[in-house]
Amino acid sequence: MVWTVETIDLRKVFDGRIVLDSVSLAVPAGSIHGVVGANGAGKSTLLRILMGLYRPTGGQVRVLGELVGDEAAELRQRVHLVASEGDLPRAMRVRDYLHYHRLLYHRWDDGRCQRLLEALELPVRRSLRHLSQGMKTQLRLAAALSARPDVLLLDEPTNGLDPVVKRQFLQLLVQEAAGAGTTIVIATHHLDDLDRIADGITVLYNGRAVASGQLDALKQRVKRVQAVLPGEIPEAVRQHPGVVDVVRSGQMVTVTVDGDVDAVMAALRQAGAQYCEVLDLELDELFRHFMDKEGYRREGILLS
Ligand SMILES: Nc1ncnc2c1ncn2[C@@H]1O[C@H](COP(=O)(O)OP(=O)(O)OP(=O)(O)O)[C@@H](O)[C@H]1O
Repeated sequence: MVWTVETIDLRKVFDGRIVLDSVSLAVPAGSIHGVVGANGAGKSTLLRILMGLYRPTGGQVRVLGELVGDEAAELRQRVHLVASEGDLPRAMRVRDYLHYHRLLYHRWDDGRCQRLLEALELPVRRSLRHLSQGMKTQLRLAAALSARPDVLLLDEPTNGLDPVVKRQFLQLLVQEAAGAGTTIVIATHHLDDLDRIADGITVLYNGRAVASGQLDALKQRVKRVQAVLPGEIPEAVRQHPGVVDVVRSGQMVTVTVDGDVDAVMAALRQAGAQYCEVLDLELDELFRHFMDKEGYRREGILLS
C-alpha cells in the first residue's frame, strides 16, 4: 500500500535531547489521522518535520510519495501546516491576507475561498489585529483550504473556537477528507473531537509512538468487560497476559483487556459471572490505557 504520509524510524534530536525516537506511522490518502500525547511529547515537532520545516536526525519521512527535504518547494504547494498559535501580520486586513496567499499558491481556488468566507462569516475588511483568536484560526484554515492542499497538517486547530464554531470546523475537515480526498493529520489534546472524526491515531509518549494505526483496530484490540460476579475474581483473569486492569465495585467487576477478550469472558463465566458484557473504550480511555502502560503518572500539586 502507498501511504500519503509515512514515517519510518523517525528520529529527532535537539541539542543532544531525543525528542522523537523511532516513530513509524502510516496515513492513507483521504483519511484523518490524530497525533496525541502529553505536553512536550513531540507532536508539533512531528508536524514540522512532515512539513519540511525541521530536518529529521534519522529515519525516513515520505509525504505524497516524496522524501521530505528533497522536494520541499514543490511539496509546500501541496502540503499546508495550520497552527493556532503564532502571529499574523497585524497591518493586513482579512482580504489582503487571503490575496497574499492567493499569490503564493498556484492551486488557489477563488470560488472555494469565497464559499469558505461566507460559511465561516469572516469579516473581509477587518484588520487582522482586531480578529479574535478563534477568527484567526478560521482564517488560517480558510487560506489553507482555498489553496487546495493534498495534505493538511493541523496543530491544535480547535484551540480558542467556541463549541458551535468548533463543530462547524470539524465538519469542514470531514467534508474536506471525504469530498476532496485531502489527507489530514491533526495534533491535539482534544480527544473527544478526534473520537468523532479520526480514522487513525498515533499516541506519542516521550517521543515514541506507543500506539499507531486505525482507530477501529485499536478499539477492537482494547476492550472493557463488565460482569456481575458474586464470588472471587479468578486467578485466570488476574494472571491473563492481556488483562491490564481489574476493578471491583460491589458485585460488579470491570476488566480492561488488551488482547484476547474471549478468554477473559470465558474465565469470568466459569467463575460464575451472571452477566457479562463487552464495552468499547472511548478514545480518551484508550489514550489513558496506552499512557498507563508506559507508566505515565502525574502527581497532584499540594497547595498550602
Ligand atoms: N526548536 C527547538 N529546539 C529545541 N528544543 C525543541 C524545539 N522545538 C521543540 N523542542 C522540544 O522538543 C520537545 C517536544 O516539543 P513539541 O512542541 O514537539 O511537543 P508537543 O507534543 O507539541 O507539546 P505540547 O502538547 O505542549 O504542544 C519539547 O521538550 C520541546 O522543548
